[in-house]
Amino acid sequence: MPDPLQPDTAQRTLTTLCDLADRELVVIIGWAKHIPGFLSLSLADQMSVLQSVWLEVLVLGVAYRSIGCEDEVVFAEDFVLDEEMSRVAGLTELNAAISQLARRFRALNVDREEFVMLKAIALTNSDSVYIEDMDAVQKLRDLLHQGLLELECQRRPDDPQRAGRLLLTLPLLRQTAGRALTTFYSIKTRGGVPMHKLFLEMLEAMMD
Ligand SMILES: CC(=O)c1ccc(Oc2ccc(O)c(C(C)(C)C)c2)cc1
Repeated sequence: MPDPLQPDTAQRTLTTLCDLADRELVVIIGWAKHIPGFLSLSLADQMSVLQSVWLEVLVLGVAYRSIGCEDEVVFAEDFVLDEEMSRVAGLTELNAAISQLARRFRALNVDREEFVMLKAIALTNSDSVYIEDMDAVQKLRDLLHQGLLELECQRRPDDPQRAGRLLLTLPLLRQTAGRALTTFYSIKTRGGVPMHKLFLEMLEAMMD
């Protein structure tokens, strides 16, 4: 929750959001280790993968949480930004992009199992030039892709195109993460919003 001692300003909103993003970053690093095969990658490749797609994984989570809200972005259950709050915080474009992704998920009626599979696939869908063993990452991606196909085959045998339709949301996910990166970088350049060390390191890694 925002710091009640700070005046209700754009800076307080952005400071709260930066704290949240930093905490989410710690969570997804821990979560990635539970994906079957991720720890089999070299430590260097684990870092390269995470440094290149962490923003997509965060965006996917916020878009999924926002599925039930027409024009609001659910950053957390107790921190929802409507259009006015987004405007005040200078996040109109970013939140409009996240809402567009949420609409795609709503139209597909994406459920929790599909969301988790998509998140794992997004994590392994890295195109980082720093990955040393791309075959190993590709094998992990193929394994998770097969997992999604089997999930849909068991649950929706009458809809053979569903897995493909879910995967076709990944280009919009990458585009939205790029929009987030631009937003973060302009806020960082403007200054005045405290950012945590890990968040800054991961932000810098994406700019490499
Ligand atoms: C550095 C900075 O200026 C910044 C501004 C807004 C912000 O809000 C967010 C909070 C959680 C979160 O998951 C996301 C994304 C979904 C966009 C990753 C954004 C985070 C950082």
